[in-house]
Amino acid sequence: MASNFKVIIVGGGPVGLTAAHALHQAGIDFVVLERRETLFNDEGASLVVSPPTLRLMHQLGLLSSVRSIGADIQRVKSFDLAGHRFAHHLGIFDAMKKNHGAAPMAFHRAELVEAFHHGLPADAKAKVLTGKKIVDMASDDAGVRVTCADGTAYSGSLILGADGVHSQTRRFMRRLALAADPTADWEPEEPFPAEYRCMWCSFPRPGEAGLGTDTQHKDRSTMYLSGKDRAWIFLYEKLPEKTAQRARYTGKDIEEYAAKFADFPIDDKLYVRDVFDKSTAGMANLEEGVAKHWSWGRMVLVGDACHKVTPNAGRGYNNGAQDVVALANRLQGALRSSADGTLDNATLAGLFDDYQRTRTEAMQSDASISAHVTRLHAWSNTLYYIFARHIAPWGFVQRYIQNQLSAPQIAKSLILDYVPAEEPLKGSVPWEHPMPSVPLSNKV
Ligand SMILES: Cc1cc2nc3c(=O)[nH]c(=O)nc-3n(C[C@H](O)[C@H](O)[C@H](O)COP(=O)(O)OP(=O)(O)OC[C@H]3O[C@@H](n4cnc5c(N)ncnc54)[C@H](O)[C@@H]3O)c2cc1C
Repeated sequence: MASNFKVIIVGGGPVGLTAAHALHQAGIDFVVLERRETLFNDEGASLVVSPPTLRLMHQLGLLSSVRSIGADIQRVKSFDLAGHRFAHHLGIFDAMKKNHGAAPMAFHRAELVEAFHHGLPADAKAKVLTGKKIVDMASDDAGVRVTCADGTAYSGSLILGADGVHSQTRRFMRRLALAADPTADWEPEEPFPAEYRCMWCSFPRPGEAGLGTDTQHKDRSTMYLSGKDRAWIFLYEKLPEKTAQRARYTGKDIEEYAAKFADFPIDDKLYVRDVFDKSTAGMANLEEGVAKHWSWGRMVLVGDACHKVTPNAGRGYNNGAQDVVALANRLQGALRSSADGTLDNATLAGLFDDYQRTRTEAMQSDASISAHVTRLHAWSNTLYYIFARHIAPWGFVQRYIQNQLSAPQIAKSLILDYVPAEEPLKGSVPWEHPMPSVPLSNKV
């Protein structure tokens, strides 16, 4: 049955483009509307991708190309402010490699987004539009309509909000929900408070590839990571008070902030002052939280728009990719059994509730790990200090975390159930969702 269904993806970031690939594989029509003029702004940050996302990339035909631009994380060191190295793990992810067939891989964000775009076939690439800032949205029983700042408008069956932590889709959903029912229990427009902030920048790799370091200190900490050609620093600080107010930092703020960290060591003989590059720097408050509502009407959220974690543990994009899989599987399944290739509001509401329930459960553990890692590095209280400084440095603790805590979660990760592929990652822990081997009617 040919589908009359069209998804409007708001946001051409890593999650929006992952959604474009997943929908393309399902044969579901889509358009990506990205507000920026270019998709590959070199904004400095890295993205560390975990084994479940590497598996998904294999399904999307991207794994071999992205592997050539990434680096496995091999070694992790921890320092204090005086430069004393109190932890050194060579082969830090050996247990994960043994369990799941791969270690986490570090990428330059702009390069990864470019690889996602490059990997789309020409007809799908033509559906990714830039310079399309969404300024209005409507959703009713018949479909959706979005209006862009340049005056153009797009109609479809569903709005998929992949527009990040300050999501306009989330804002419009809230506005429309409250207009329909002023008593609806809806959270504030900016639902995620921040307790920490972070500045990041990138520069040519100064030493070995695949090195991660952290420098821990009370309420202030740094991380360093090296990829294939580039490396990155992340400078974290506890905010004077928790706030849900969106912060916008200027170039001057960034330079003053970086100056406070100039003497932080980032490796045995390397300091923040040696590598800081204001031309690639960005800075933001680190919001944390999981939204209460992930959908309304024919609008649904994925990625940072519906859950935001601190970046220390590298879980943000990886969870956004899992959202895309969970949602795409449900949409593809529902459209396959739809007689006329459409889905009504009631069907979508049931599908969205099921999607949110599944993903919220899975998110809890990663949100908690991310929050703990940030507070461990910032010695946020005595217990965190003792664990970070005296317990975590032991190799058996890292192996325990990977074998006992991470492995069961990673094994549960989702893959597209309509894209047959060879299993690319083989380890000793079986995947709960094996790669589909049969070409199940994979076009709706
Ligand atoms: C310093 C740092 C390091 C990180 N490291 C990692 C890591 O190692 N691993 C990991 O998994 N995660 C990491 N994260 C988190 C990760 O960056 C996010 O989880 C991820 O980028 C979320 O992707 P997204 O597509 O949902 O949102 P975004 O990346 O925010 O993209 C949203 C897109 O929507 C567009 N947009 C916004 N509003 C509109 C509008 N009105 N109209 C049209 N388009 C719009 C934006 O321009 C943007 O392109 C890190 C985050 C930071 C800050």
